[in-house]
Amino acid sequence: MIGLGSYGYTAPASSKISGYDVPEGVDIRGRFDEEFAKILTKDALQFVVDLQREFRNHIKYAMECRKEAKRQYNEGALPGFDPATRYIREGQWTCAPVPPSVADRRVEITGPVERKMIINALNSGAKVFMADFEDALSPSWENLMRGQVNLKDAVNGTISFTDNARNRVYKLNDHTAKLFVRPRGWHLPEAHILIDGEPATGCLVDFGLYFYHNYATFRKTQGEGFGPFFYLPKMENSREAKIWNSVFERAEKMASIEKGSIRATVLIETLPAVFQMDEILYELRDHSVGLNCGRWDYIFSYVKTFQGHPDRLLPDRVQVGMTQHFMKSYSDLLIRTCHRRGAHAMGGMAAQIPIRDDPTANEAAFDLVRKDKLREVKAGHDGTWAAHPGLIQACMEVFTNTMGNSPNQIETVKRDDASNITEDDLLQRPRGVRTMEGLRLNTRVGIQYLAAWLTGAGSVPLYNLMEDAATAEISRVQNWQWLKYGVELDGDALGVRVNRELFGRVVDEEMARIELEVGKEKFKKGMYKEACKIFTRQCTALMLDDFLTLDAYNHIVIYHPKVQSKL
Ligand SMILES: CC(=O)SCCNC(=O)CCNC(=O)[C@H](O)C(C)(C)COP(=O)(O)OP(=O)(O)OC[C@H]1O[C@@H](n2cnc3c(N)ncnc32)[C@H](O)[C@@H]1OP(=O)(O)O
Ligand SMILES: O=CC(=O)O
Ligand SMILES: [Mg+2]
Repeated sequence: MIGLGSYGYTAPASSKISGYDVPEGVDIRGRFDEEFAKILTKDALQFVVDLQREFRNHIKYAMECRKEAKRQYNEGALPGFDPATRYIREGQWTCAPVPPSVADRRVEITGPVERKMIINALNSGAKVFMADFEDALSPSWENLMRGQVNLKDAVNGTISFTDNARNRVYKLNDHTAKLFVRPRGWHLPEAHILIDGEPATGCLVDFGLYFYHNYATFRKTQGEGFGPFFYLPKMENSREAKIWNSVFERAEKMASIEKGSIRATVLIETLPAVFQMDEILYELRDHSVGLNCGRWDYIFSYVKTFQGHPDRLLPDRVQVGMTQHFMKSYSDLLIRTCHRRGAHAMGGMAAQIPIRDDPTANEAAFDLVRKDKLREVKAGHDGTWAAHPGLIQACMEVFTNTMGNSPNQIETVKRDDASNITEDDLLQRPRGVRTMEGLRLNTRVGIQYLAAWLTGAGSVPLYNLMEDAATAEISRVQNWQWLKYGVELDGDALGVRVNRELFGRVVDEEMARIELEVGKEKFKKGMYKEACKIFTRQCTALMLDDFLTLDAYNHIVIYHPKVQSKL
């Protein structure tokens, strides 16, 4: 095995040397596995190749536009509504009607595409399961390919899992949640699949392989003639939604299914995208099934967008909740926009998870989740997210108490009062204090999350909260921001400023604390030191890295030799 190498390689015409039977121009550098070969069939790969060739220049252009927007924000510009698309915002149009099979989405569970979790999630009693190749998954070759195998078995209804240690067999119930799949964001490459000498676009691999193998069965067994269903992450502009729309049309054509069969919910989880919600729905209007408040990435994006604005520093991460004015405005405007266009307005994820060994803390966590869900349903959201099967019933009760038997609130809660939400409302500075404990917690959480991610776990419980790539990003960029601008910490009235020396001390002390908490053995065997190095570099970098996982990805790419040694 070798680590990430140079991409300057041209694949031979139709070749079998990697073990996989690949179309022309494709080189697979990931490990060969008989199970993976059933996913990486020549036809399925050809579909991915066709998508890549047709859309790569559009994707490159969209990523260049992100860079240009960043340059402008860094020079002091603020994101805002685009005057050029006023006609879309003011026009009278609606999205295609909601497919009956997913009219009621009041509680959705999310989780990585891991075998046991897929079964547990589908059996959880939630209306929808969002199977995640994104925030909740560390995108190693093994995780991605096993994820595809697992999803295919899930759609076929044959998925099972045996836990030998607990002598337990997992199978699907008769009634299961409807499946949505979230591919990676546009920015992430798939380094194990080279197409015409370049890494494939991660999300086209996730989408293309899943769609190819599952569309027919899914439409029969789950979608009542519609589907498959998707969640689309981290977009910044409607031009990116337009690419997805074209990808869907291309897929529908390949499958000879009706235009508008594929449906997707777009996460509004970047600050620039909140000013593009109508435009995003408009681009996807034949394929849309709503928008979702991806609150954690949204907070991350607030810091990232304002990386050049020292007057917009975030308070401690725990204080940036949905009741902050800018967050409430975002949720209210999202509901108003979706309902005006006849689409679902989905809520987001409360980070609390059940706490098994402390009933009082557990009750407090459930109270926070209930409060968050009550706020969402009263505001007009049509559904919400839960991170753990243990939370489904509580979330369901809160939504049902308000919504009764209606499948959603699209027609009943229009929120026209939110039509006067302004750019200032959406950008208002969050309030709160910045403390030494905030800096310490960010550091402790960021390093432990990254250590887990490097060993294949993309979502983990830390200090009784769910942590994933989006929440870890907040820890990283907040530390970076505080260091960059040398913020004065509140709390002790000593005027302590965050600088490299202080941060270095915090890192050393928090690493010692992590070692104490996880134990010497686990600490030694784990990837804590590597994680610390990556996290520290990113927090102290002169220029903010766009994504934590882009740099970290280089550490999980494993190329396998093409030909087995004969020695
Ligand atoms: C910002 C965002 O993007 S949010 C969306 C992305 N993030 C996520 O999806 C996070 C989803 N949640 C999780 O990954 C998990 O709940 C974690 C990692 C936070 C905690 O998981 P665990 O430590 O396994 O929790 P715990 O030990 O309490 O699990 C109890 C059981 O519930 C299962 N479980 C926990 N969470 C989930 C889930 N989301 N889906 C399905 N099953 C789950 C466990 O597998 C376990 O099953 P078992 O009893 O059959 O062995
Ligand atoms: O993907 C969801 C988020 O909150 O980020
Ligand atoms: Mg997210």
